[in-house]
Amino acid sequence: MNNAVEVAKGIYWVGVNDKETDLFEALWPLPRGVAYNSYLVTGEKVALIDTVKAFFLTDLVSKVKRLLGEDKPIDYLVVNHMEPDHSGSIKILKTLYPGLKIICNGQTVKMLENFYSVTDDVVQIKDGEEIDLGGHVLKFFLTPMVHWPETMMTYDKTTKTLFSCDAFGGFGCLEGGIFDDEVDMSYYEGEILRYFSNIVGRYSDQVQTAIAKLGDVDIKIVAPSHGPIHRSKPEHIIRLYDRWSRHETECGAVIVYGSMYGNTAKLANAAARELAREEINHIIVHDAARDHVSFIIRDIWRYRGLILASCTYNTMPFPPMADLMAHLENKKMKNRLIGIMGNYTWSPGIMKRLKDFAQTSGKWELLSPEVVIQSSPKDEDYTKAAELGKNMAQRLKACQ
Ligand SMILES: Cc1cc2nc3c(=O)[nH]c(=O)nc-3n(C[C@H](O)[C@H](O)[C@H](O)COP(=O)(O)O)c2cc1C
Repeated sequence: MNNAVEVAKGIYWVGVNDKETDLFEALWPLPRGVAYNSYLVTGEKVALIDTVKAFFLTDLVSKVKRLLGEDKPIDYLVVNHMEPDHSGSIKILKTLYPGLKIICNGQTVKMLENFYSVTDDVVQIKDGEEIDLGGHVLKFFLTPMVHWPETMMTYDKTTKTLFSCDAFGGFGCLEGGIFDDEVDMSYYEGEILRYFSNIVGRYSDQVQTAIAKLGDVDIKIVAPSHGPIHRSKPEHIIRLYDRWSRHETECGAVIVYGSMYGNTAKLANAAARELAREEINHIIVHDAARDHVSFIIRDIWRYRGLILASCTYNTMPFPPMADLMAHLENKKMKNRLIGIMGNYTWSPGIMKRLKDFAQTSGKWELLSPEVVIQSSPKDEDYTKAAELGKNMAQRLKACQ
């Protein structure tokens, strides 16, 4: 999109779409790109809320100039977050607009210096402080660790728009539609959960603190720094975030297998079949070697049940499975049911590693039986895998 889009009276989306980056944070695949949402708040003074990745600054500035005219300056830059996908253009922007004042909190000041050697015209605000632009009043809410220590949100009291930074945002470019009522939200909600679970979810306690802090704020529009702007149902995305960060789950199961020659996969499929026979309708089976870990983590965050089935590789779980387990250990997920299945040929240590993971990774409940096979599943192994599936199904039905 070439032009700014009005979000509310006097507020404009001047963000950009990035289809050049394949991996967000050099980790997370972007099948439909990602948007960096900047917003221009035009009162008597003009404030820009966050910038974009440096490569895309020209795109942002041309939108601003088309809107304001060639010569009218931006007075303030509000820095909600210092991750370079939002802060990357600060240094160049400052040379384009020499009078630009940078509004940020105490945690941000040192980061501005460390990342960009920017120390001039930095205005430090406190939690709850306001700035009157003339026609718009911006209020700042410090929300540390949603997703970095300096992260904050900015609220326009006049239009009741919350610039929520990374919270409530997700992957996917904004192509044509930029509002929740203009796009296919079933796609974007999946990508918002993938963003949350992989990037923000570890800090769920801090998300809860932020949501509580915003409890009395009248929010008409949620304008995140990635993904669609929520104007038709702002309360819906806040409620979803609240549920996800409380570790509330849906009654379904994710089964992940790591299998080189298909034997361990057969066990996984036996458990999946039994879950279906027991009328669990939400079952997702992932091949850890082929499905990207970010999609697997997203689904695990969503559903209550998880079964890990791994073959042994050089005495350890299959590498993509070990990678998934390392990610999960970092996420601090709670309130899940877990089942484990292992396959070895000569060294039986895999079950100990899977069990250690199940018992220490979070507040997860380990279901029986633990299924261990040697090389290929026999009839009694299929029976045990089905038994695990059945036990999980019964526990899932109990939580419905
Ligand atoms: C490169 C490689 C390393 C392996 N390392 C071990 C091992 O350390 N211990 C073991 O018991 N089995 C090991 N195995 C054997 C596999 O665990 C065995 O083939 C198993 O049946 C594979 O299950 P799958 O058919 O699901 O791939 C290894 C196999 C391969 C190919």
